[in-house]
Amino acid sequence: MTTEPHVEPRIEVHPDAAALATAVAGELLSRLADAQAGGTLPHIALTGGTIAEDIHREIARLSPDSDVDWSRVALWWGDERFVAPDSPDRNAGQARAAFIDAVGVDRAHVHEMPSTADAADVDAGAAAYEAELRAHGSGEFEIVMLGIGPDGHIASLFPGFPQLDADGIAVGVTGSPKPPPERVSLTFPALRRARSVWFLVSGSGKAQAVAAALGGAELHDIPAAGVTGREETIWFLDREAASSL
Ligand SMILES: O=C1O[C@H](COP(=O)(O)O)[C@@H](O)[C@H](O)[C@H]1O
Repeated sequence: MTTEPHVEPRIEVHPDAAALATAVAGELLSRLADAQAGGTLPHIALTGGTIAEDIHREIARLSPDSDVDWSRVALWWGDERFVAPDSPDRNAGQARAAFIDAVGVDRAHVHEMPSTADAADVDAGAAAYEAELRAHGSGEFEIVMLGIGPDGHIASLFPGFPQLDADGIAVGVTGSPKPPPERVSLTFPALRRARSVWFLVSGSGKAQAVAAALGGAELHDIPAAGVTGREETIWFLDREAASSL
């Protein structure tokens, strides 16, 4: 019998969303610089969502004072909306506008999930992303960042949906309860391969989901309860998101 290592999560509570965004951006820049100093080209997975956008802007602001060489960072996504490439709903488009274009990441290292221009449907999009990840070591991410929804969803893994039991690397989603309905998501097994998993949560609307996830909810009810990093799991919260703990 194999025993999974149990990684006790660390919880960091910041006064508000702005402080949370500054703290996460600073921590990310320092982790990336450390990994590069150790000879690694770090692969990280980004998330979409409101707090992620604040964090991305803080990365752009703080980056010039960091030692990160952005030509040696690889960017992936935990999930993406399956829409046109220039749709404002694209998580990748938001990240490009907020920091990727500003800091100058090497385009060859920006691994966006397929859009409707790249794949016939969500399943083909998921298969293509899975192949891309396999070509780069199957996604042994240094850090996976995850926003969470008020319903406890992470990436595009929604409560009660069949994708929660998928065992590949990426999976297509249709009928998402949160628009847009068609998406591509990494699976639980893929997310759990990360060395570090960072949950990024702001606002009172997420407080119940945070408390349930940390309180040991079942992952089919609260998907955020289903992911830990191999070496580390950190919940970056603001005071409102932590208010039900
Ligand atoms: O749809 C999504 O929602 C979550 C959370 O977004 P938020 O706006 O409530 O912060 C996000 O993590 C995920 O990447 C995204 O596709």
